[in-house]
Amino acid sequence: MSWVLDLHGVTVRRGATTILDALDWQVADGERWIVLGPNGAGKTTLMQIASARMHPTSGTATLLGETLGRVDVFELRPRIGLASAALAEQIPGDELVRDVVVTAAYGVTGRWREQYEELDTERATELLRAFDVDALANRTYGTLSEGERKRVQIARALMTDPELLILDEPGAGLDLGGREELVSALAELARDPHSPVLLLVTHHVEEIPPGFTHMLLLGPHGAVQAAGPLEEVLTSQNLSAAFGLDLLVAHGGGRWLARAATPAATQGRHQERHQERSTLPNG
Ligand SMILES: Nc1ncnc2c1ncn2[C@@H]1O[C@H](COP(=O)(O)OP(=O)(O)OP(=O)(O)O)[C@@H](O)[C@H]1O
Repeated sequence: MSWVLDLHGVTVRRGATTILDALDWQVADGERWIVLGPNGAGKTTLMQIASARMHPTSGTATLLGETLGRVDVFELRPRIGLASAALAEQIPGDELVRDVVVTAAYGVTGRWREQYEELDTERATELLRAFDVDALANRTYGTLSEGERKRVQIARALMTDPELLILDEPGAGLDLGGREELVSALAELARDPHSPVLLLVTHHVEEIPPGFTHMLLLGPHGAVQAAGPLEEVLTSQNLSAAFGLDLLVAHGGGRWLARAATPAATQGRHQERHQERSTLPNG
């Protein structure tokens, strides 16, 4: 089988810290993956590798048939759409929304060329419409709400018609209405058979859009807790192990919920934090 993503023994070390530890992961065409795990589990680091922005310290990462270290990443990157907080920070606030999307075709932020191909402009308009932000095309990016910005960022990431689309925490900072609008836009994307393979990073099971098929659940230090079909992986037992907390998972109407099994379940976590603080020099 030819994989869209094929990682073997992927390890990332920074100094004495192991961020990802011998991670194996395969993603096939047509799949829609959720990547979930606690703070610091290594999700963003893993997405940096999956989007050809970082090489592993050891192990092999093959993306769209090309192995990192043996390919010109500048040729590979346009085939992979990425929306992340780090990329969003590079978008100038005074850029027109239409230009934020269309400039992705040229791998730049900030309008640098006066004449864009008409086809590119048409595609940008179509994408803005698909994410219900076409009415904002002539506004500057800096004037948009967080929810509107997130949808513009996803439209931008789709501009090059990528084979793989990576969304690193698109729900962060959204209110309930913004989150639900995003979930519904992503559910539509997931349902469309012409959509690229999707990887969606989140901390919250409530943000999993209907139509997502698989989950990679990371525990501390980038260890894989479980990986596979969503309904097999997202169990109370697996989620509790990944977060070190006694959690209950519920599923209904295509959506997911999680909460502490009992009020006492979080006590161990409070105690751990208290101990950490009291061992600090001024704790
Ligand atoms: N360049 C670096 N040098 C040292 N440590 C790093 C470096 N980059 C990341 N880390 C550490 O690696 C760990 C994983 O970071 P990463 O951002 O990938 O996690 P994450 O799962 O995306 O976290 P979050 O959910 O909080 O966004 C963190 O503990 C972070 O501090």
